[in-house]
Amino acid sequence: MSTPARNTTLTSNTPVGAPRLPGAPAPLVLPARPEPLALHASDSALIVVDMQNAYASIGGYVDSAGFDISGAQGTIANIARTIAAARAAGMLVVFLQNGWDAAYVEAGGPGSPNWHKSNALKTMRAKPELQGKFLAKGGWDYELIEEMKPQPGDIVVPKTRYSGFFNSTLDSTLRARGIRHLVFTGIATNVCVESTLRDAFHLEYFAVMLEDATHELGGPAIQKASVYNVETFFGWVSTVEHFCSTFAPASITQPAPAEAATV
Ligand SMILES: NC(=O)N/C=C\C(=O)O
Repeated sequence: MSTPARNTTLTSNTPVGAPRLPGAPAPLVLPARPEPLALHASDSALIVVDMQNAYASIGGYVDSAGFDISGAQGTIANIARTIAAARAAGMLVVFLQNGWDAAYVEAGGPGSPNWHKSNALKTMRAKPELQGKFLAKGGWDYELIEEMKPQPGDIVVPKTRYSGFFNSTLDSTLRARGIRHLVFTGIATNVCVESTLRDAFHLEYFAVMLEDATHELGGPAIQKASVYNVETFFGWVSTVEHFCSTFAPASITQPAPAEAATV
């Protein structure tokens, strides 16, 4: 698939972002496409979408349902680096956690499109021996992965559908803290990340996705399409390197050294 054309006449180098109160300190400028973003750590939140065993671990739901998650490891390392930078900068870190009660009442029955479209529910119906295993609160699949354990000051927002804003406390949690800019990471780029980011746009947040801190379900062409959608219609696109160098000292956010080779 060729890369969709970018309309360069619609881009600019002038930073954009939420309006600031008179006298507010100058914001930091995050390099991004199609424009740089002007923001403060204090009016921004890092949103970590669904970094659960279901989406990022071998043996979890998406792996069991036949999706390729071989690229997830690099994404995990990049998100961990981003989280460290956000915490060092005093930026709120919000973990979204997708799933339902153990009896799957929150998943909806046959009257809900979710019952028909959720590949977790479909896989469990097709393989009854897996019933109860995927995305059920209290189970391993639902848990955030080891590398993404919340720390004091972070917030965890449970959700039951792809968008983190649907039927959740996310919007009120952010508004109560004066948050106007959202930095998106997580899995999957084209499903829960993009769904939440689209809703963020409609709720008047300035949303930026760190493209190398997200991972798609469906292959590289899908990642490209989602990045194009965000950059062109719903928000901005940046990278982990830009985020870390904008918000945190290098010593905190250097990539982990490669493991010593075993000989
Ligand atoms: N977290 C996600 O993007 N989820 C995608 C699919 C699903 O939950 O079935």
